[in-house]
Amino acid sequence: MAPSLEKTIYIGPFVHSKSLAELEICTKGAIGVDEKGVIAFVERDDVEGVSKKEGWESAKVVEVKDNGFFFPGFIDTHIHASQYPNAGIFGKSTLLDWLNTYTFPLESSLSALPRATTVYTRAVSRTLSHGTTTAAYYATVHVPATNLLADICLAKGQRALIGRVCMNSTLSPDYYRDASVAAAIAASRECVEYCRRIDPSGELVAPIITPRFAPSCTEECLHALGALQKETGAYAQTHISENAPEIALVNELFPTHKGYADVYDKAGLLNPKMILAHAVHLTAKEKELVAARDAKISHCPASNTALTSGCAPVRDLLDRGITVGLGTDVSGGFSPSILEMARQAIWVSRHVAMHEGDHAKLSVEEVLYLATRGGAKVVGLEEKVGAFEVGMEWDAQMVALESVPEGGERHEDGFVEGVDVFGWEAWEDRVAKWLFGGDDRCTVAVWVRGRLVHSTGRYRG
Ligand SMILES: Nc1nc2[nH]cnc2c(=O)[nH]1
Ligand SMILES: [Zn+2]
Repeated sequence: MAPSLEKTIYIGPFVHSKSLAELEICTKGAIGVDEKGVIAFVERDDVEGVSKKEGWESAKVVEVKDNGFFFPGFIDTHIHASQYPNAGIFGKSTLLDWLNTYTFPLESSLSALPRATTVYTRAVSRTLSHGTTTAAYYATVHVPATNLLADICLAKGQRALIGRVCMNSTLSPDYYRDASVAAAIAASRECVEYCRRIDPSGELVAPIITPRFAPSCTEECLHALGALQKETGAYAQTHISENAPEIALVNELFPTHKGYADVYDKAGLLNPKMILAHAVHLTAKEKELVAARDAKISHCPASNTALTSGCAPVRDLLDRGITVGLGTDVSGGFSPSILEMARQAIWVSRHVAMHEGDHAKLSVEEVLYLATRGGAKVVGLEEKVGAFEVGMEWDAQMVALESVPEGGERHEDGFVEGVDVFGWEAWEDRVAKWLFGGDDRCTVAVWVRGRLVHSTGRYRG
């Protein structure tokens, strides 16, 4: 049950995606959000008269100032909350040595609940402060710590898919591995049941079945996880085709399969509720299979660059009708910000374009779509979040940009957001300046289902 909120009218400019290619920029809007956090009306003309027209005269009013606008909350479709302490620590490693050197030791240490509490509290607070209202999380193999992540998301009010990581293969280190298929399934089932117990409606927190990736799991384990997904109706997430040595390893480990995607397909895991991270090097046939199964892809540009995994062919994936969202992939990725990922997605697309032509380039509008509506489709929430439409829930962020008045003086109270607005920019240019120059200092307030879940000193609600 959502807590009962005050009816609120959010007044000011708002920006959201209408489609992959098109943003709506409404420079004078009023969005009414009811006691359940659901958008009751979106007014684009008569902002002054809206409360009377709607019979909402006693509603609370929240106004955007400082050249700001309301924007839908970001969706992070792939993030390892357990790896947050390592964000920025990767040296010159690539995937397989990075896992052994940096990642498994850290994840294994989260068996200690005090440590897990510190890490997960910080990870959730930090992503909220960057405007992430929904996240598909990987935790670790540990059941109590994974359940703790679910508790923290629920308490802080972030929408989250909570994944207990499965890894039973002997390629996983002996200090950090599921003891058997039966143990992996029993532990995963415990986490599914726990999430469903603490949030029976699944409105905020839901479980996600999480085979780490094919090299970490035996075929039997993957099949059992496919069956568990079917039985529970839960989402699933894993990694696919991230770098060349990993793909070679999968071909070696699963020689009778027709490639990486086929390993998941044969296990019953390639389906519309599967989120595949990376998909950098899928073959044409694999892309066809992913499209045919309607599995979703999380594009993680910062991670793919940091670990020198490759440049994901996002335009090609989109042209094939595959649903794509953005993922930070902390700590393969160094940043918990989806705004940063949107920027990085643009850079990666330009590197692809340098080899394959301009068609590969992603636009500002397109990456902001991937960050919101695209991500919502990836996690199955496209009817509820990702845009401002009547009937959707108020998962939103208030963005403030600094206004520099004539004479070039800053605000007297030291407002120091990274984006200078001179006043003559067209609105689409302001949005582009936010995308390329903005950061969490611009995110002054964040709501999930109408509940204020983060705010800074700039917010006067
Ligand atoms: N980026 C990334 N790829 C993986 N493949 C298997 N595990 C991981 C992980 O933790 N991060
Ligand atoms: Zn990952």
